[in-house]
Amino acid sequence: MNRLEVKHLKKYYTSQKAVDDISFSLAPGSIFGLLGPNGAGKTTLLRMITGILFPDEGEIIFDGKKFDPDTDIAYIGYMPEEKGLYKKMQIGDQAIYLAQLKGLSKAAALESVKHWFVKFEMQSWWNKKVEDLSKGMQQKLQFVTTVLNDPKLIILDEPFSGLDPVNTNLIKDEIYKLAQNGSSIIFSTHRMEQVEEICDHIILVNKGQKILDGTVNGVKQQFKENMFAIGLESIPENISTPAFEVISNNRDHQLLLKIHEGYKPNDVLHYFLQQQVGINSFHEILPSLSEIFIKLVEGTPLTRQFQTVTA
Ligand SMILES: Nc1ncnc2c1ncn2[C@@H]1O[C@H](COP(=O)(O)OP(=O)(O)OP(=O)(O)O)[C@@H](O)[C@H]1O
Repeated sequence: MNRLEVKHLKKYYTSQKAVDDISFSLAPGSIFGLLGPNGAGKTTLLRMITGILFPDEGEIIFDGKKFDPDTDIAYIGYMPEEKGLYKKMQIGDQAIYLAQLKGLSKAAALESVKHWFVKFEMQSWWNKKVEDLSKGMQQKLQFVTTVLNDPKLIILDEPFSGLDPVNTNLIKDEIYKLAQNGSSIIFSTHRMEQVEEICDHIILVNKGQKILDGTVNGVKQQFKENMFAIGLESIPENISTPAFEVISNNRDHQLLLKIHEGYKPNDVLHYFLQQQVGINSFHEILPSLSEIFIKLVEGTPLTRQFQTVTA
């Protein structure tokens, strides 16, 4: 059974189709990347999944049942991009309060907060106020308050913004552990290299519509362009063959090749062996998610506007 199913979701503002018929599903334990350019509709979509906004049309199924924000919100952890912590409240009390809001008893909330504060070495923050923390420290606290009640669905909007590499790794490792324990994670970011590293599945949204849906590897395979890198002992002066073309000649005797339609990687190896050139390495170059993203969304207008009818 899927953890979440989003079916034909729509949210229209006066002049914008912010979310325009989006469907996808999310399995338990999956780390799911929600990608899209600025204004694509990601935040609007996440706000519907977290019960902050009601959809105009469509359906959300959470754990096999129609999503009920009043009760299901206790099983969802949402870390929005704009942080929602009380600046003046003491950090320990605030974390306990937020855990209780998610349905934990006072004792369970205290136990969970202590567990996470020890794990993330935050014990000395207990009596401080949020306004006394740096941006990165606030980000770390926000992550902890998002996962305190062990949610089934965790939604993280730019969770690493402002974090140093050590704290980024700390949170990354926790995301993997939470997923291994069955939580489903939706991860929204503009940092494509983080998506490649962390997510198993992605959807790409543009102008309110889903334009790509698949596993990270599946999407890369779908957009591959028969590019290969080959390391040679020496580069022959003239390379002429119908099997491939040389795209670039990198340092360290590495060539980037594009194999032509109808030819195979073996034809490349065969060519250089025939030329009696030693081959040190040979591997396929798949496009990065960043390249795929740019290819699909570049040049498209920022938002999907209603057509204005002129008399
Ligand atoms: N309350 C609102 N009223 C009217 N239009 C809105 C409202 N909120 C968002 N929009 C519009 O809906 C579209 C989608 O916005 P949304 O915030 O969901 O995009 P996003 O993908 O989260 O963008 P970003 O990556 O910049 O955060 C945009 O065109 C935005 O201007």
